[in-house]
Amino acid sequence: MTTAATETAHIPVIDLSAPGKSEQDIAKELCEAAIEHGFIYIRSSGVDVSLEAVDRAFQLSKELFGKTSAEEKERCKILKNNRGWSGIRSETLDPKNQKVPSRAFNFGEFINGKAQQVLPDTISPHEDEIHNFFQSCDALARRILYLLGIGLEVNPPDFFASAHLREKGHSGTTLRFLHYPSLQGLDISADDSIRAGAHSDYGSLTLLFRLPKQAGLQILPHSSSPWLPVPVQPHGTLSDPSPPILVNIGDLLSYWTDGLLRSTMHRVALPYSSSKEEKNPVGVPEGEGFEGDRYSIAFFCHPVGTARLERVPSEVVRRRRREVEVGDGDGEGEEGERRVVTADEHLQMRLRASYLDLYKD
Ligand SMILES: O=C(O)CCC(=O)C(=O)O
Ligand SMILES: [Fe+2]
Repeated sequence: MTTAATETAHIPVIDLSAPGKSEQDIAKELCEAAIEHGFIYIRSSGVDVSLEAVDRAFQLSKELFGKTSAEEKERCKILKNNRGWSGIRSETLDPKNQKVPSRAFNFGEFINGKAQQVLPDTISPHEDEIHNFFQSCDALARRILYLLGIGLEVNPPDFFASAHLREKGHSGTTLRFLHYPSLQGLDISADDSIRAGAHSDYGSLTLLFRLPKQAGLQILPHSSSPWLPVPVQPHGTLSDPSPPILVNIGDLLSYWTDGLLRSTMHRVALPYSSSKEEKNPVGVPEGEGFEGDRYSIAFFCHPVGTARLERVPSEVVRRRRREVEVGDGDGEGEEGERRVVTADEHLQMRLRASYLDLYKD
């Protein structure tokens, strides 16, 4: 008897340095993927973020989670500025009943190469390397933002990228090391299957780095579809020197574009049915599993805090809004009012909802 292959998310793989392809072509491909899926694999060529830098970041993450003492963790615990140690998405988990707590460490923006937070002794000697990694992630995110501006025919095309220029002021941009400890020896049931609860990301773009064979990430492509696993190394990338960087659209790009760019729900879960309404367990991509500790690194890119989240001046977005309005008949109109918030106001709303404990007084 043959078993059916696991169904996985159909996310396009895009090479930003593909020979023979124009910037325009690449921009269109990126936009189509961002509209349809909200997730895009960026082939790892080492041009934007060097492969050595990614390896090194994972090594530092392993040091951090493996060797930091309880006192150090307390000294660096997460504050209202969203920097430091925390549980992952603890708002959607039940910390008392959670057998496998997942952990994260958030680095906020650096100033003149210096972290603006207390770093544990395990990694403070490596501040320079972490800062350089942060900078290359930021540069790649801005390159993608610029291409999305071209693909959406935004006027000017650097509308998104320039809202992220660091010289314009501080932002909520965060580099996050994540650790999901090994499940070995634990009696795990379907009730413990969620390792990071379902959410969409709050920034504009997220870059996610994962390690080969480490399963867990799932997306909900549409509200009526089942959860689907997102392979670390999708078809056609197995012989690449490193897994592709997974990029996803966050809430701010979705808001800026009236929902045209999709901020897709995702979570990290074990392959069990996690709730009564989910009848079919989500599969595991071929070659991946849940042995050992799982590590991932997320770079959440945010615009400067003062950036106003008004509708982007884009022909593509305007055309699409007209189509929806004609279809619905009850749209709010071309120039319909909507309250403009700043990136900072939006971030504060989301942080309050995420870290209830920090904001309880
Ligand atoms: O660990 C992962 O694969 C994803 C984590 C994530 O989605 C997040 O921290 O926002
Ligand atoms: Fe996320």
